Amino acid sequence: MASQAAVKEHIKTAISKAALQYTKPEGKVFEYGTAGFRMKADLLNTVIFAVGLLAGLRSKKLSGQWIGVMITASHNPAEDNGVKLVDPMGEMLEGAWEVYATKLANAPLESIAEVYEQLAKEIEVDMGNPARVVFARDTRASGSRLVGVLNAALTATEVEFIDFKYMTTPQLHYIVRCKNTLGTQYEYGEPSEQGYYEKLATSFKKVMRGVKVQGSLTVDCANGVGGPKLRELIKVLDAAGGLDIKVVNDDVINPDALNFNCGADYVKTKQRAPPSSKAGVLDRCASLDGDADRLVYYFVDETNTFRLLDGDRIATLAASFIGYLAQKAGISQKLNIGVIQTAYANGASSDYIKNVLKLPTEYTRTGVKHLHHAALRYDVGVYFEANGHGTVTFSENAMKIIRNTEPQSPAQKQALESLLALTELINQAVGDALSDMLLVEVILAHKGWSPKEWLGTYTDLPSTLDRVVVKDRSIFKTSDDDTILTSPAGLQGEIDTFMLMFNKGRSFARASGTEDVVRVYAEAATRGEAINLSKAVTGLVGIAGKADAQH
Ligand SMILES: CC(=O)N[C@H]1[C@@H](OP(=O)(O)O)O[C@H](CO)[C@@H](O)[C@@H]1O
Ligand SMILES: [Mg+2]
Repeated sequence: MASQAAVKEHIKTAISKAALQYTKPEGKVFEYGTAGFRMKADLLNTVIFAVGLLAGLRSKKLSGQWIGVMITASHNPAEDNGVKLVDPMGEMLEGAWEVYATKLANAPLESIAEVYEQLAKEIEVDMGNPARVVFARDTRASGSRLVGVLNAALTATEVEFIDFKYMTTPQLHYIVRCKNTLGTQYEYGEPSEQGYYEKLATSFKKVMRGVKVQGSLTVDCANGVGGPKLRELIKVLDAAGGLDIKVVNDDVINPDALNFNCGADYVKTKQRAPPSSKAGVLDRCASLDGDADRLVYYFVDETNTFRLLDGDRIATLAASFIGYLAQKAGISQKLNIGVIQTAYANGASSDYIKNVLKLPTEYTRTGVKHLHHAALRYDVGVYFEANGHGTVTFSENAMKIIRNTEPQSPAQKQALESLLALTELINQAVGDALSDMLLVEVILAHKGWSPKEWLGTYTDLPSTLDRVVVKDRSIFKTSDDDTILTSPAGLQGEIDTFMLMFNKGRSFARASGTEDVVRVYAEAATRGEAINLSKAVTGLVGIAGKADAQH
């Protein structure tokens, strides 16, 4: 092992001095969860400070590669905030480091410099390496204070950093990947916000060759950072041939408006359009979440019924289109395409993937990092959570095949070019609502579909998603795919008995990784049955958790 420079004394002094400006909330234990740290914004100072320290260590450990820090609480209420780290290829922080993040965040401020030093030794970080960090935040009012804290940690540890101000989460992931691939054969793009828009617009124009988007798209931006960023994207898209987009819910001035009665999470969980929606019958609508990494579509049909096109629908649409292009390009035998879902995927979507698209499906635990890793095992990995968070990954092998296949006809040539442009349009680093939105628009234009035809591909089983407040959610432990409770003992058997009582009944309970609740999912052949199954299972969970079930 190479000799490692130690933490310098003056850095330790600077860390202690900077840390002591803040106060640790009493009795609070922090944990780096599915989506980083997330909580009421006024509790976050010391957590952000710890994350700043860790970001520098992570960069040093990886020989000075750029690491990202995103300050956001996504779809949570406006008074919350949070922070997550981004690894060099724009992926989520490596699992083992989540433990270090948790350790530093819980260290007493008086000894944080020592804990930092011990950690650097334990992880074998060469402190002589450079450290580089980029960061950004969403539009939450608490963001500027938290950026100040992050700045203090990075300054104390002499880390080189760039503040990208307001960005969507996927934009920051894009920047990180661009920064680390600049000048290499894997160059991902120009590491700037403008570079991001131009990459999207250029590839969009290429895939749109010969087809036209029908009608307009109304995009609800959850009154978050996606609003101003979508407006910037539209400017660049206009120059590239355009798309008729109506931006709504883009109020980033009123601090309470964020995610309030709007946004992707609201639409998905309430299964309704935002109350402010003025969309007419069959109008194409979409909603982003607070940091613009989730996307759902919807419309109102001729009978005035709300129709949701969620992450499962985007996954099936994308998989079918890529499969079609691969066939047209004559490379379908060489590419293995897989679709990754979680247990929250509607059963009808999984049946459609297996029986109609004839593609392999795989299930992982909840949380996009699990889906992302599984997707990387395929040449083309399509992954989406039902809530609209996901993307498509292309392996190096897939890129080689797409690039190196010699077309034998103009149609084959065009299919290969379209596939190549798709690999650029899709943000392969992470699920990205703006990129996913362009992907959906492209596919609908190619198929000549309105949302009605898209909905017609299969019929969702009616489903419900409920939350149960329990005394201690940690007693609810599940199997690897989230669907079977291994603890409390006996509970799964009771759930199974109820499932059998309903036609196409499927239900499971798991402890949330982001909220202090147990989630209960249920689906069945009819809405009434799904609701009754959910009532039965929430009741069982409530009794097991010695708390009342809450809807
Ligand atoms: C049912 C559901 O939508 N769960 C969400 C939610 O996780 P929970 O662990 O269920 O709280 O937040 C995660 C982070 O955003 C997201 O990855 C996940 O899909
Ligand atoms: Mg989000």
